[in-house]
Amino acid sequence: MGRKKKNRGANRNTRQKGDNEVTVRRTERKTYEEAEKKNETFEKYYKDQNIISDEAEWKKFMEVNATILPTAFRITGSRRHAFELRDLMKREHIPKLIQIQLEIDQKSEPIKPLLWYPNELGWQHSASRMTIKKDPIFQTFHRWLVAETEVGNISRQEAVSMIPPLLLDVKPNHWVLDMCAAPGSKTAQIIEAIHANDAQEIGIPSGIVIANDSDSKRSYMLVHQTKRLRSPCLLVTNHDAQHFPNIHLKKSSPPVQFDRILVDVPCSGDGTMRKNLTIWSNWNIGNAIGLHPTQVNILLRGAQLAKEGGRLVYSTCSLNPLENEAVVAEVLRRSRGNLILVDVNDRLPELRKVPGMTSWKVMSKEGSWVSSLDDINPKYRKKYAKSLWMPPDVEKLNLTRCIRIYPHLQDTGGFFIAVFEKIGIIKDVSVLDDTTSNDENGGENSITESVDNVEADSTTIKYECNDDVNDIEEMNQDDSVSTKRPSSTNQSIKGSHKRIRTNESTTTFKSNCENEEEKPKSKQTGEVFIFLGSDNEDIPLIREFYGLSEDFKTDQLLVRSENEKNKILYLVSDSVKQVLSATDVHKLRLVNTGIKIFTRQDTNEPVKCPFRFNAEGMYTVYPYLSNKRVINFGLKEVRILLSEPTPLFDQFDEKIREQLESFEIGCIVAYIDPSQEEEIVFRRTKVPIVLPIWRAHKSLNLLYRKEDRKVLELRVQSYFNEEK
Ligand SMILES: C[S@@+](CC[C@H](N)C(=O)[O-])C[C@H]1O[C@@H](n2cnc3c(N)ncnc32)[C@H](O)[C@@H]1O
Repeated sequence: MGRKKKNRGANRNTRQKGDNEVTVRRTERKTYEEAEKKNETFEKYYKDQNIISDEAEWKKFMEVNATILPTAFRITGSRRHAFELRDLMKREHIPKLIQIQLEIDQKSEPIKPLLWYPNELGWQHSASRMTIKKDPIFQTFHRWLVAETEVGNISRQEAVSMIPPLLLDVKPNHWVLDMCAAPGSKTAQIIEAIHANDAQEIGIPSGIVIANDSDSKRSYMLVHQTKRLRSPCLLVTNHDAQHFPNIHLKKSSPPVQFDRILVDVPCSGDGTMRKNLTIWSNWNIGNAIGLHPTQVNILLRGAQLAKEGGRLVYSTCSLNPLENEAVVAEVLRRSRGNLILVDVNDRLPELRKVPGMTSWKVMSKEGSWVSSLDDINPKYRKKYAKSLWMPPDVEKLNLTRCIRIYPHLQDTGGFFIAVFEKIGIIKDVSVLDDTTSNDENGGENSITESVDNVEADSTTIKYECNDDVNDIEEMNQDDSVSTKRPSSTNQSIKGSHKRIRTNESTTTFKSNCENEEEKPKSKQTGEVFIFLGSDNEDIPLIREFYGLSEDFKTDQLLVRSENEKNKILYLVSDSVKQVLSATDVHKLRLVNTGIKIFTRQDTNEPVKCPFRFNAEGMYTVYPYLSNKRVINFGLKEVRILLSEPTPLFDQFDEKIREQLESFEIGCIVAYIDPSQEEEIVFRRTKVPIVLPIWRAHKSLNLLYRKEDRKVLELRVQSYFNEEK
């Protein structure tokens, strides 16, 4: 959330182009409406590709493509009060917003739910920046949105980007790999699906989400984005997905195969033109041609890593058949019948889409249509994959099962999705015409380094993400468009191949973050992951003090620092522990895992147990606590807690005060069930609130960050508003 506006106002910008560094002068920042949105090559290319045959529809497509993208967001699904939040928004904000928007901004579409998104949890509005800035009702709504986003209750995400995780159909017991995950919008949705049953079931889901990205800076962004979801089932890694390593949980066991794999590849991103002006000015065919081999290789590696009967979803924010249908066709060919396209037409029935293309052409980088590789100057042939061209058996591949989404269909960005099921073992995808193999997996299930030995021109290829880092950061700013370069314009897929170090006797895993340059400043000390042993002396103390049930698995607690003994205890799920204990874990470049459950509190007061709860892990650990350190609060007490940093016991009613005094100094937990409030008659049941509090000598201290406090304040306030 830290990016400041001043960066975007800079009018000098240094751009890396091949080996030559050139300085380009940026024109004054223009709004999307003001900027010129024309690109003849783009228009000619897609017109000739016949992506839309009807003339009137083509016009509409071009027209909508040149308008600014609406803002979309999701109310996050797994959090227990998602429905409560949705209802509150519908009741308190939506009617006023619609009214105001109609009055001052008739051109824009009023805020509305995305019809195809389940349970009215996805929303979209196209109010202009002016409207949001000037109108007090919009400002209030925007502030609410930002506050809820900061604590992970709302996710800003492009509407089309919400589709792949829905079609991935993730269940709480699934092992899921998200191959190109940063900045993490779709990972967040997957995590929510893993936790979908949390409200009904006690315990940590048995599934796991491994979220990977080859760009180390972006993988830290991914950590930041997903942290808000507080899941012990998440493991973040940093690999080139083309060579994602095999993981053997035991020496003799076969490599882990995943139930679900998301392959949201780097792409040229011309589906993002409605928010990314650089696409209008820079569009060229070279990016798609250059990215195609990487896309094929990543999808193939995904296909190998999937379980038989498992599902893969391939997606791009590009309209280009060379990055879409051509990739799908090549991967189907190489999997030799062991991968099939799934017909998902009956899913999301309200979603307007068109079928995948069954015919396309290839344009050379020089701009002429070329019917085969033979038409390319032999000098440049190595830059073109054979698989760019339509295969002869294209009709048999069911490419119409792919999904294309065009901006004019429902006022979104452009997008492509293909859903696969793996129906047989994919032994060796390097067959047919490729020979080079990748040694990262010791030759096992090898894939080719590049498709058809094509040279990926990594200095010039650019890729885009529809949910880019800046996009998410802009949540806190305004809805202006991005004129930035893609944050990782070049395919930095080589990376440094540092490995984690494993110390088997103590289960210590050195993370890969030793490269000072690659690491954010705050993380410059090498991180380790050390599970607490059964003889750890702090555990019995914690169990006794809080009445922590034996069902809470303390062997899933770990520390991430060798120096500060048991300072912060993180919890991971059983499946994450299995992966961290795998025989070849040293091959994994770990970035992050675990949620904070206990922190050793520095205090001068005499305490029996210095370990306190963290807001991050509070809801996870709460079901395992006895009543020993739990106190029932009403909303009145919550208001006192929020009124100042350290309210005195005296500020509470006598009954509560007596209870507070009866606790020893240390952490306590306040349980609040708003539906039990006597003074307020709610129209709907409310979800309970659980708060970690430090009980000091004479006062209390709510152990919440500023952002969490703000949201709690809004929530409590909304209950009283509802009553009015
Ligand atoms: C389309 S974006 C992913 C967006 C992400 N799935 C989301 O929903 O937030 C593509 C990502 O792929 C990453 N990437 C590029 N080449 C890669 C590779 N060879 N292996 C893994 N990740 C790669 C980029 O760093 C970028 O973060």
